[in-house]
Amino acid sequence: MLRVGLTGGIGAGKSTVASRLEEHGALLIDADAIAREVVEPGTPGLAAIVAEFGDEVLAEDGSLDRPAMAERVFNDEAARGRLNGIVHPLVGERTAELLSGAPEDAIVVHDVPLLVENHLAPSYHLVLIVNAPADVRVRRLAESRGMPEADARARIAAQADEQRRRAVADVWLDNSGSPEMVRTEVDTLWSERLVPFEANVRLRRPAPWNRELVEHDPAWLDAARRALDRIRLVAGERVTRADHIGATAVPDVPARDVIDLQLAVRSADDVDTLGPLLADAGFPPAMSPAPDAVSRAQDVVWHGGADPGRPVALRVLADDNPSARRALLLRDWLRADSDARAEYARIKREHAGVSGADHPRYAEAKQTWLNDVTAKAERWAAETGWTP
Ligand SMILES: CC(C)(COP(=O)(O)OP(=O)(O)OC[C@H]1O[C@@H](n2cnc3c(N)ncnc32)[C@H](O)[C@@H]1O)[C@@H](O)C(=O)NCCC(=O)NCCS
Ligand SMILES: Nc1ncnc2c1ncn2[C@@H]1O[C@H](COP(=O)(O)OP(=O)(O)OP(=O)(O)O)[C@@H](O)[C@H]1O
Repeated sequence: MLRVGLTGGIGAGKSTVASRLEEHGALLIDADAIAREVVEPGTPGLAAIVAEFGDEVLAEDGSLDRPAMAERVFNDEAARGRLNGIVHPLVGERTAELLSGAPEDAIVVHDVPLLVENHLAPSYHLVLIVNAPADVRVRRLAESRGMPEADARARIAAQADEQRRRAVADVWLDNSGSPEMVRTEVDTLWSERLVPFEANVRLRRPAPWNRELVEHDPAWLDAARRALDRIRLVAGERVTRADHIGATAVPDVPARDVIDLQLAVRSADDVDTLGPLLADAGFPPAMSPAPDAVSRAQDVVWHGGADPGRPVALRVLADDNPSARRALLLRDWLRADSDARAEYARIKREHAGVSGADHPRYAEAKQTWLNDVTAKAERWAAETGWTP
């Protein structure tokens, strides 16, 4: 099962995107719909709300008076917290029930308005954000639902801002244009990314690694952070540390578009136990990515990434493996020393130009250089008091 988290601010176009994904065959779980279901007349949810807020939040027919409740909570953070405290756990339980009944090969799209606010991003294989500027959203909500501008703005103020959404977005869908435009983007996302991603997770096979050397992309740091958040969630208390390592972690240096990650855990047993859990989270077992010394290091287990849109190479090892410290030392020394970075970049370009970045000769040249500079990096560590 592939779990896709779909979110965006009020009126951004989540329902528009969700219904297109459903047309393609996704199984939709709609948090707003569940939030209504768990407070229907006769439910313990509605009883809890009445106990907390009093009878005045009930309509004449005994159902929740939603406009009255909205008036109450969207201008009062404490009251909103109390309502969320009642409704969100009930929504969570019902969601877990629906997820457990989903077929093994389902692509589940979970439409959750408060995904960012409730820190849920790392629990999905992929987070999809739909966005449109606030003024556009306010206008659309007024036109389509007759929502007064002040009400729309109060809800926008109660939600995460664009920067927080960007930080967790694996895919950012701009819905400031026509509905047709965003639907076309969804079509491509479905066929080129979600369908193969689901198959890779189910069959426990990594997406292919890219071969060519490309210039440093600052987006690598964000992609690494998102992957590490997922890995930490899976590893739980077994994790000693989880890091972005390798060439993509160093500015100015060209690299293959594959994010190198390192997960250090308490013991060799933990490395084995984590294998299937990492695979379920979208990091299936993989071959060592290149025939170099780092890849060949003793007692390292390799995983890849199942997402065709984001190749990764994840090494999992016990925290007392000397190779863990070395990867961090080389990364931090290169980050600190611009001359060393320039030299490293030159070696990589020269050899990739001759043999291609997937050629053993390239890996060997790169590795020889890294071996040669280890003594320098160690001196730097001693002088600066560096510790991993
Ligand atoms: C306050 C309530 C009764 C207002 O009902 P109403 O029918 O007007 O709105 P509806 O539930 O359809 O929500 C519409 C949109 O409002 C926004 N919104 C709703 N609740 C919240 C909240 N607690 N915080 C921020 N935004 C919210 C979301 O963008 C949502 O998509 C209702 O929204 C509610 O019970 N909210 C608390 C539960 C919740 O957080 N639901 C959101 C997803 S779990
Ligand atoms: N690209 C677009 N151009 C014009 N109108 C749009 C576009 N996308 C969505 N809309 C309209 O804007 C309104 C809000 O869109 P939609 O319901 O998909 O947003 P939402 O994020 O699901 O909203 P909510 O947060 O309330 O659940 C709807 O009436 C929809 O038809």
